[in-house]
Amino acid sequence: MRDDIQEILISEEEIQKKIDELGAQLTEEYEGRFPLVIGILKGSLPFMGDLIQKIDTHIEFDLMDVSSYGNELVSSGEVKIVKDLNTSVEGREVLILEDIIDSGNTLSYLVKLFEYRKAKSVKIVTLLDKPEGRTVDLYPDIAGFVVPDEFVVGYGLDYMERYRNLPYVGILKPEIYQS
Ligand SMILES: O=P(O)(O)OC[C@H]1O[C@H](OP(=O)(O)OP(=O)(O)O)[C@H](O)[C@@H]1O
Ligand SMILES: Nc1nc2[nH]cnc2c(=O)[nH]1
Repeated sequence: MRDDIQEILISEEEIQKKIDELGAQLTEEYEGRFPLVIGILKGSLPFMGDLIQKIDTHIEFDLMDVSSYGNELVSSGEVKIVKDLNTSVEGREVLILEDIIDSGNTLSYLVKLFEYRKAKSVKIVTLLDKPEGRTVDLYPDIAGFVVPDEFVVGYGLDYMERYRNLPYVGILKPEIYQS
């Protein structure tokens, strides 16, 4: 699988160090507030799994599955709810966990949805931010790493459902997209 990768952008060690830092920051910020931490499937699963263990205060977590890319490299712009939350966000301090913000369509949709559902507050933590991809005005509250305008894979991020299980983030060799 490593043969398919042209360049490792963020190593496993760098990701884990960042998660330790984010965990400490969120512990301080949410101490005593019992936030509802919402992981956006499928991409955020590894990030969420690692990060919640580093938040050293009570949290509740839930998962929502939304998709706007299908098997494409560019967002369709239409966000589909594949699986909704089991928990009501009304009156809750919501913390959305994402693997990447690119066009901003997914998060922009979710922030509006949770506000409409009367969340008390909505904050966004993303592992990766790709500001050059943005087509809507959307800024994360916390971003782990800024990435260039390239299609990245690994640590939750896929190409045709592959590569999500890589422990690092990298750029695929162009021949993988072309074949
Ligand atoms: O800022 P955007 O352009 O909206 O892109 C970000 C979204 O794209 C990816 O999800 P995708 O729709 O590919 O679903 P997946 O997580 O199941 O792979 C990623 O996990 C984010 O949710
Ligand atoms: N795998 C992957 N999914 C994305 N969704 C939005 N941007 C990206 C990206 O760069 N890589």
